[in-house]
Amino acid sequence: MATAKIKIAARLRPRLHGELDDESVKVILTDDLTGGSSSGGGTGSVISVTNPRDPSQVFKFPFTSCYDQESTQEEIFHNDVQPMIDIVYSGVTVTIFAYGVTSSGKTHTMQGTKSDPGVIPRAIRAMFEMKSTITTHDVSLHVSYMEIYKDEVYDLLVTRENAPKLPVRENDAGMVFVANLTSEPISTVEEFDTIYNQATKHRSVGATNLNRASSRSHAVLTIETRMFDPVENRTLTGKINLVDLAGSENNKLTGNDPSRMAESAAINKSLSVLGQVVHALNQGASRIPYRNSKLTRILQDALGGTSVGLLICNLAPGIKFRQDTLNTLNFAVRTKNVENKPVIHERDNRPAPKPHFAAVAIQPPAAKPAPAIVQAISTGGSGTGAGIPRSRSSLVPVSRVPRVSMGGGHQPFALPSAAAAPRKGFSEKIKEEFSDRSGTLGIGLTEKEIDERISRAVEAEVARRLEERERARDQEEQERRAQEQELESERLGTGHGKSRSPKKEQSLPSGVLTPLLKRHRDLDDELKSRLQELENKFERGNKEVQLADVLSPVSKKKTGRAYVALARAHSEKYITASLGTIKGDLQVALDLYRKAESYVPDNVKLKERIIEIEWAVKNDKEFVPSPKPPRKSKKKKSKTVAAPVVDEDAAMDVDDDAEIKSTTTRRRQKAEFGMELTNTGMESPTIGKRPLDTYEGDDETETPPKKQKRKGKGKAVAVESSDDDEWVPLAPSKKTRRQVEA
Ligand SMILES: Nc1ncnc2c1ncn2[C@@H]1O[C@H](COP(=O)(O)OP(=O)(O)OP(=O)(O)O)[C@@H](O)[C@H]1O
Repeated sequence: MATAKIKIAARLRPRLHGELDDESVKVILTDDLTGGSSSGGGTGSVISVTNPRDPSQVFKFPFTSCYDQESTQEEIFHNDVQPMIDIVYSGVTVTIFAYGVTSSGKTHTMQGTKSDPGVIPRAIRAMFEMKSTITTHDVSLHVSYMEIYKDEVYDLLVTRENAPKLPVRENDAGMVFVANLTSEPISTVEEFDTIYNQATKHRSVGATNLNRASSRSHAVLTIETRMFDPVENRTLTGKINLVDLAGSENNKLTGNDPSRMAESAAINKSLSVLGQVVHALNQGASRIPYRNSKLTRILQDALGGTSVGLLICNLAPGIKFRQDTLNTLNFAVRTKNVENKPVIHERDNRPAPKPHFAAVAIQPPAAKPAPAIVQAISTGGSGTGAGIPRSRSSLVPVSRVPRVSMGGGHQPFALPSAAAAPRKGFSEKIKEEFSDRSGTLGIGLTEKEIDERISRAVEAEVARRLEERERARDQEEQERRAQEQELESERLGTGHGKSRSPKKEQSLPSGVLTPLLKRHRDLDDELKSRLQELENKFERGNKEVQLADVLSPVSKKKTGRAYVALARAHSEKYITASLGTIKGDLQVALDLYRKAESYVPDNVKLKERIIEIEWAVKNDKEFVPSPKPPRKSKKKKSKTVAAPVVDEDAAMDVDDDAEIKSTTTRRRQKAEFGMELTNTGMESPTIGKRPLDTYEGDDETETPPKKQKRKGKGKAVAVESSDDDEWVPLAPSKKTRRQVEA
């Protein structure tokens, strides 16, 4: 964002009656330096101060605007204040403050007298003059006036008795304001004069040894211009704050009584904080102590904020004030390095369009930077220094025709006839600043480029949302299908063999494993993750066969076993009592068996099972799993733990003979994956690892394999696996073996 430094003007007042003028403070004008004829306010002029301790030493303070004792109110106004009025009408806030030791001429400069009006009355007149030239906008002026007395804010537009202390607040945009401050509309200069003269009487003034009418408070007069454009339905709001600060006081000189001393302490404290704020800004400090006084809080926008600033340093002549003069000048030197970031305050009164998601990120800020101001402030008056006339021209090309600045389709003010002249209006300059040679809009982009960016952003956002919706739809579809499966299973379980949908897919329904996995808490982690992985693989395209091709034999067996476990669960009408609502689904079971088959394609028993279930599904028959074997007592179980297993599914999970390790028992060698003849529904009781397909709570009294082993006191040799990583199958029963052989 463009920045604008606070402009400094220094004014040395004339010697007052009875004052000794030892010429220790002097204004060296440019014409004196160059041999010209300027007598004040010239660019490159210098304030020189003789060192009080060493008269041979002279300190020089160069400022762009220096006014000597002969300077007039008109010169100051014309050179430094008038350009600010132009800026105000461009929708920017301007703050002009008079600073200096007590009796240095601040009030004289700002307020002046009836016969010699100062900045305030002149500024008001200029503003009304400018207002009268504007025909395309409805312009209204409002005045507010406050004082900060002993660090409290009072409204000067209400009588003192009715003036409560006003709170200083901050709005959402971070702008500080005084709550409940009166803002009076003014339509003529006379109206303003009446209000202002009345309000000035409310201001706290007291007599001191140095000033018969010394300001005991800081006064802030604000004139706000509201420019409504009926065509564009926009309002441009400019503001000028005219601040007459109370003067720093040396109580030895002022001879203050205790009551004055309290005022003086408050004045000095607030001015001290002002100095700290300026110092902090110069140092680039992370924390600026604005909040340490009401004065700095209220001037926050003028100090490192968004307004354009002019500091008028008032200096008193004579050795008596030399130290104060040096302090003032040092403050001025620090202040001139403070950078503000002026913005144009423009409000669009049209009803806000529904914000578009893609436009949010590229919405322009509410307040727009005013780059031309920077140029105006930084280049204004900083000429070569040669032959600078005493009455310089305005920093900003003075145009009585304000124009609403900014590109982006804003209608400028219409050019009124004569006043326009060939000069460019200030707002025109702003527009130029915003538009560089390539016709860009200040942010380095042409309108076309901005449009393109918007289009791209919209397209990307639409694509993203479509994708999101697509994903959500898929998810819903999966859930719906899973639910359907469940319902269908339920229906089949109770529906007496009603026909299945002929469209039933042959593949495993997407997402079907997920709920199972959630419920089968007894599956070991490895298998769970394997199933999850398979689930994911399935989602990606049902590539089990290919996957099986790349798996190691052991992995194949494990994966096959996992599928068989789940398939068996679904082949039952109700999976287990403990699982409550889970119903078996024959179609799902069939799909799972087929998956298993892709990992153990040579397993005969598995093939048989698939054929059986296919038949049941095809003929709408219920698949009757083998009944569970009668529960055995613990004692008996421990003895028979290695007994032939009648759980054909467990047997079906058994590895092929060829894959059985040579060290396993004969029974194991004879066991065969898929070796089943009947569906007993009984879990494999003696698997070395916890059976995959054993559902928790099915038989709470059943002893887990390891316990069985312990209880069997080493008798359960047959169930021991020589390889923990490999699931060791049980041997089929004699009956099973016979049938297989048959
Ligand atoms: N440029 C000037 N020309 C003539 N008289 C001036 C000028 N500046 C100041 N004075 C006079 O000097 C006296 C003190 O000025 P003023 O009250 O403006 O000082 P101040 O800085 O406002 O003091 P304080 O801080 O105490 O309010 C007044 O009598 C005023 O008329």
